[in-house]
Amino acid sequence: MADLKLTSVAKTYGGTVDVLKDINLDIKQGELIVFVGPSGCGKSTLLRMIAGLEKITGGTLEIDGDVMNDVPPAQRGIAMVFQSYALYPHMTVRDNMAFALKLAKKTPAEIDEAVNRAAKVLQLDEYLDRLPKALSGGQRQRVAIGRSIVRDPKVYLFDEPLSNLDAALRVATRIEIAQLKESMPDSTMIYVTHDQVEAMTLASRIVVLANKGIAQVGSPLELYERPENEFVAQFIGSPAMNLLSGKITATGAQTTVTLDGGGVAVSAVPTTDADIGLAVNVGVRPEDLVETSGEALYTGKVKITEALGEVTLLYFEDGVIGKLPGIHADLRGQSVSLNSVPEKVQIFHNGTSLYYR
Ligand SMILES: Nc1ncnc2c1ncn2[C@@H]1O[C@H](COP(=O)(O)OP(=O)(O)OP(=O)(O)O)[C@@H](O)[C@H]1O
Repeated sequence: MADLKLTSVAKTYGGTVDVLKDINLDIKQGELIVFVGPSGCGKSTLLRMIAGLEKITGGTLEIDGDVMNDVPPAQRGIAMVFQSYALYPHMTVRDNMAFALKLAKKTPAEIDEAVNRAAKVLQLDEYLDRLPKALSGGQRQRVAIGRSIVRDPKVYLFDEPLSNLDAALRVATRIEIAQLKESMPDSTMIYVTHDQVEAMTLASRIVVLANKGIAQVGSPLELYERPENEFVAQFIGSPAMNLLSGKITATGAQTTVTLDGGGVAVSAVPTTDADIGLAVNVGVRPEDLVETSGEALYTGKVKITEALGEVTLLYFEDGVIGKLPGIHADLRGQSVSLNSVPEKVQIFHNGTSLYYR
């Protein structure tokens, strides 16, 4: 199993179109790294460059200290699982899983052992003699994963493996992937997804890609609780973090921001006297706002409510969103005041968190 190191990795298509620039990333053996980012930011391109399916046009990719830039895909010790399972329809599950090993001229005993081991990990034992058409989508995806496990690769790459599954199956297969990772603690995995829940629940670290580079790398909770910049603050979490503009009016261990909308926010992010008067955006997540009759960070009129059962989303006229526990459909059309505890209030200046100065 393997460590990966990307140093100043770049991708330019046709010599002119920059897709990725200066990507620096150290991935340790046993990590499950998730790439997220807006559509078209280069997640799949980066994964495909690691796999060797796309040429690296700048920088270096090392696996266990060996530069891999010009090593063909088959010799990188990598297995890739795609969103379309691409199983051979005329072959049984067993033969699908054995195919690469037969090509690699493994003995029948070795093949049997590897296929049986993978089938056990993926709970596919009872399906080994079926054709793919007699399997559910989730089972097919497990066979696709099984095909990579039998090869015992150094690194597993997953390109949105669950995106073709319906909602319930996605949840079930996501949990299976988490269990699979637990059963193979030394394997290194890189996973591309659009799905926030997959990213938050599976990742040991998330890499947020944006504007051709890395916006932040960190554990799911680091990204959620301490986003380095407004982009990550709004990209991680749903609905997105609210941003309210204002000026710093008191500094110290806690910081007071007088907001342009009239409210006052107190943040646990420390500042100094030099910050008095600084124009900032205060960031607070919808779920961290609570109703108050006292000092408020925000007061506004509720335009729409969405009662989801365990929570109600409040959409205010000026775009602010609140998420209150319980059912509050009666707040529609009402003026509501909201506040938050200082620990949950972020402060950004020119898009960057003051916490990381
Ligand atoms: N062969 C190519 N020539 C030129 N540009 C390309 C080529 N392949 C991809 N691109 C561009 O590279 C960018 C990154 O594409 P990529 O598929 O890696 O994004 P992504 O983040 O995986 O997107 P999505 O989330 O929509 O799947 C896109 O803007 C895309 O248009």
